[in-house]
Amino acid sequence: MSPKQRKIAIMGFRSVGKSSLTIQFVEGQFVDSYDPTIENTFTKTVKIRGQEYFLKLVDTAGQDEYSIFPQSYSMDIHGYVLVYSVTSAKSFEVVKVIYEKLLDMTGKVHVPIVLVGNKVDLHMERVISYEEGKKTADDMKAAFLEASAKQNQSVTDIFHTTIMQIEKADGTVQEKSGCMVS
Ligand SMILES: Nc1nc2c(ncn2[C@@H]2O[C@H](COP(=O)(O)OP(=O)(O)OP(=O)(O)O)[C@@H](O)[C@H]2O)c(=O)[nH]1
Repeated sequence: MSPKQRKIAIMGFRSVGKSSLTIQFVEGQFVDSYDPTIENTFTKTVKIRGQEYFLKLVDTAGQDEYSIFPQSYSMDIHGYVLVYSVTSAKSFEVVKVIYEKLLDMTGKVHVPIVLVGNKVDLHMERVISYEEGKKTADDMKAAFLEASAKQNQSVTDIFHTTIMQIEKADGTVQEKSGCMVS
């Protein structure tokens, strides 16, 4: 089977860890310093269930509720990772606004999305519970994961789940077979 090319955009409020999650996945390292992103594209090849995927990961600039949704992110993207920080109520609100804009821009009823609550290692600073995140993901018909880029928790899962969401939307994977990734 020839590799499938898939393009995934990572979106969310500023400083939620979009770059950190992407760099942890692609390079296997965590950088503690904060350097705001304009836009970066990373590539990585992964194999899931015997199928090779050539991934293009677009690490986008942080958005807020007033940002105009960039038109370029509504086309030519197969799936979305929407990130908030479990330590920031604002970032949780922003991710919902981004979701609404995303539906508006793509004009699709269903878009492959993985909602990610990042920075779960900051236990004392958590303000968004797992249940709140899960409920919002259900409302978005999205998959849901809590993660830590710092501790490399669930990071690989995020991207594998996104691929499975894309495949599901394509009808390649049956709904019932779930998101089991080997
Ligand atoms: N404790 C902790 N800190 C994190 C985690 N992920 C990211 N950070 C820190 O949060 C800050 C912002 O991380 P970035 O990855 O640059 O965030 P971003 O969403 O790409 O930011 P923008 O480019 O401004 O949109 C950095 O200081 C990171 O080190 C995490 O899982 N745990």
